[in-house]
Amino acid sequence: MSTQNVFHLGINAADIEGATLAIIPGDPARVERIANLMDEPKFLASHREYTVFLAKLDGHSVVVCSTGIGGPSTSIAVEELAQIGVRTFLRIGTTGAIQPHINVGDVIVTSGAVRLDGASSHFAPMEFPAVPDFNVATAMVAAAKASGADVHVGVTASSDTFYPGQERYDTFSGRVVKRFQGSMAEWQQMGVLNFEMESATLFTMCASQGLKSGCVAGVIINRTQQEIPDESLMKGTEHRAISVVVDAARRLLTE
Ligand SMILES: O=P(O)(O)O[C@H]1O[C@H](CO)[C@@H](O)[C@H]1O
Ligand SMILES: O=c1cc[nH]c(=O)[nH]1
Repeated sequence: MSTQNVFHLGINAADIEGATLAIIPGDPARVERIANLMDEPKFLASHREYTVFLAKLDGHSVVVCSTGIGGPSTSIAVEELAQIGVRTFLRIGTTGAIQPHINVGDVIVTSGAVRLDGASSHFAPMEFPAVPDFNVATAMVAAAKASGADVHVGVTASSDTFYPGQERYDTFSGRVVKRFQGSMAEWQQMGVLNFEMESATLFTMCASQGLKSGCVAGVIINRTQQEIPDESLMKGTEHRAISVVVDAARRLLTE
């Protein structure tokens, strides 16, 4: 078992005690909260946007590692975790819904991602689909339904940028490059459920390299109604999505 640390995460194969599954939130502050829902949570390392804990779930080791925001940093976390033995990656994020029937507090499981990122094309050409592993997505849907949340399963637009790529005009310049003007309406017409920023890279790099991944997210805003989320609703939503991803991990480890 190698004790040589990987480049960025500051951990090695021995540290993760045989874990083959990782839960990967974007936000480093979410890592400890996730680990605390499992047994024996243990801090491993914190460098840049990457905070890493190890915990046990029904006796299985599980890594919890933040990815930071966006595809490039996500690709580093996933690559380095794969180097030390992780094969299944469960992303838990927050998200902005773009369909009017989706409410703040609902849970979205992504069945495919629109590749509005750059990093995914470093792993596979644009013709390659950004799709989750079927079993991972199924476990996430089952866990989300069991939580009592309203669950939506569908396509997510996964953008490199939070502002222009998600067609936000409440910015410093108020300007959105032509490519994205009207894009939100188009995604809505195509039935796309939501915006987030990592699933396109995660799914493409995993599906094209024999790794498994999925993405579940708590809805913190509905873009058809507002642009700034309500802080108090955000906390409850994040907690629900965290419980769902831990339950999905349990289902996958014990199936
Ligand atoms: O809450 P996380 O997991 O960071 O996910 C979402 O929140 C960030 C943007 O605010 C992006 O990372 C987006 O994908
Ligand atoms: O609107 C949103 C909310 C969370 N995360 C995103 O990427 N977009």
